[in-house]
Amino acid sequence: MTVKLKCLSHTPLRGLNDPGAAVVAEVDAALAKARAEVEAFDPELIVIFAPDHYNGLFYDLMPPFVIATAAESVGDYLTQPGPLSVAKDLALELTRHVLDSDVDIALSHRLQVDHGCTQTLEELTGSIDRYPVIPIIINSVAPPFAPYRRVRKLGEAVGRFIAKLDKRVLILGTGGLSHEPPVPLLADAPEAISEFLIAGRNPTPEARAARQARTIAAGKIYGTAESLQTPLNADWDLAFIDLLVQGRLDEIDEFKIEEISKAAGRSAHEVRTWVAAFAALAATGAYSARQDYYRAINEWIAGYGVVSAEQN
Ligand SMILES: O=C(O)/C=C/c1cccc(O)c1O
Ligand SMILES: [Fe+2]
Repeated sequence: MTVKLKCLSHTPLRGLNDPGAAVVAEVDAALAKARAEVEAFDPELIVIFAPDHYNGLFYDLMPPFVIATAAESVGDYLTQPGPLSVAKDLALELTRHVLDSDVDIALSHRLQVDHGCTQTLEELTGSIDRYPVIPIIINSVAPPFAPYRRVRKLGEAVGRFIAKLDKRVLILGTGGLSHEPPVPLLADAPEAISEFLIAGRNPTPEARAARQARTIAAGKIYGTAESLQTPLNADWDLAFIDLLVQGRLDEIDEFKIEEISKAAGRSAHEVRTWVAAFAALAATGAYSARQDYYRAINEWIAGYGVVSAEQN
């Protein structure tokens, strides 16, 4: 087994509400470098930890963690629609292994996934179906959340499974860092919104377009006095990246959900995918990690970071 890791932010506003050309070029360069490294590694399996944003998972049955044996991209924002190349049998084996490790996880034989999963696959591999993949969705957007220590345990269980495979495995985490897009909350939501959050699967093209327009409008004022959303927090982001790079994963067990929401925005919890990814890598042996890129980008509603790691 050889393992590499990449964790990066995603943003559906890429191409829809871009910052200045110099920043776009910087991010393009960071992504091109990451893509070249993935190409050279030529993974035989990708394990991707990703969030969902009320596209595949709703409060009619909201699981803390899900493994998919089959997954279809809904093609939200500018992402590619269609099926992912899910490694079905391995995904099922992994599910058994995680359950045997005392971590409860749901299983889906037909999961819809969104930009939270597919944008990173596209950016790092050129498409959503280039390599066999196991999608693992970690609820990071729809409270209440499982504690961070459970996310670390999930990652460790997945890592012990990967360690037994005779394969080149790329572990991905996607989302974060600090940010708060206008994703509604179920608590105190008006009837129409709560109906969407509970059972809003397969929205009409008009509903999807309206959602996209709302996100673009939020991006246009994000970080200004006009915006009601919690702003980006570069200090929080860089401290979190340092913690991962320095291998201080045990500190994550003390992370407090409400404190993170206040300091870094409600969607900062997408870093749960990074936590699981690093815990998985750490379970395969000692690692070295580096920060490849960071910038707080208001137009994209993203504390935007790229971090890489590999076994020593
Ligand atoms: O779910 C949506 O419609 C928007 C999600 C979003 C917006 C901005 C930054 C992100 O990382 C997002 O996931
Ligand atoms: Fe997201």
